[in-house]
Amino acid sequence: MRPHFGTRLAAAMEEHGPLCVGLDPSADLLSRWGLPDTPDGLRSLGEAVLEAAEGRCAAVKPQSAFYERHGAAGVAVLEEVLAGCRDRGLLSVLDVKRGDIGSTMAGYAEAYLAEGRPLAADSVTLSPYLGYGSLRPAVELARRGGRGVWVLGLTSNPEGRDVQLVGRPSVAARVVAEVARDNAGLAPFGDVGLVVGATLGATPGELGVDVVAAAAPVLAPGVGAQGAGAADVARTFAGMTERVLVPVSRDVLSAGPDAVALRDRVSRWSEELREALARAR
Ligand SMILES: O=c1ccn([C@@H]2O[C@H](COP(=O)(O)O)[C@@H](O)[C@H]2O)c(=O)[nH]1
Repeated sequence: MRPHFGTRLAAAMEEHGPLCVGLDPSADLLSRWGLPDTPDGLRSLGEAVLEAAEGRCAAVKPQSAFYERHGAAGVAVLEEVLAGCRDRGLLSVLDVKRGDIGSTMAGYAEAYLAEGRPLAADSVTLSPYLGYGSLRPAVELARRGGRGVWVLGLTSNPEGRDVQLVGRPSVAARVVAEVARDNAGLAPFGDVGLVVGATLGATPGELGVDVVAAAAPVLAPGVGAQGAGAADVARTFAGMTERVLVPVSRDVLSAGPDAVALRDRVSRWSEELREALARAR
């Protein structure tokens, strides 16, 4: 039986640092790499990125949208990417942001979190806007299999605040309180993570959202192309930096297709983030 996801993630970050390489093979990126915008193009890019990521970061986050563009053939490549992560000892964060009524959520949970399913990942992103309770089938299935979920809390895009910071306590604060209940008693942190952008310009606490108390690992997008840097991550998550996993996609991928340049970019972000977060402890 696998240990719970928080333990697995903590071990991966201890060994490889907080970087999570993002895999967002957009048409634009494939063209910059001189690759066709086809399933074969997705496959070549994915193999090169996994090669560069292996042993240099804790996790890889494929963005499902860019694979789904190609229908069944694109999704088949996504399955290969997830298998490649398993083979190379990289934790996978499948970014699909699923959320639905409980009965349908059970179907999504089986697709992404059940042992042996072609799209099974180590962890998956979920949207709580049908109510946090509707995510229960995914939280439970993930937990039984040593996998994790990442629930949208305070997203990195500026529009997110119009929904997430409404009310007192805010929508985000209520979601985080539910996550805290699910993570109670789990150490070093829980298996229900939170997505909190590195672009907030404030700590979550300053926005009235107590992420520290939720014992949740934090997936902190917004670094690189969206404008945040390692110092922003350290400032935003001061006091909980040991649980922050930082996905960087476009900025890493823009270093390719040259394999050495790609590896160097992964190593540079890895060191920069590791040092900045260690300083903020
Ligand atoms: O709040 C969120 C949640 C998810 N994302 C996703 O992360 C990557 C970011 O890509 P970059 O190139 O590193 O900006 C992308 O897949 C988003 O869908 C996010 O940006 N913000």
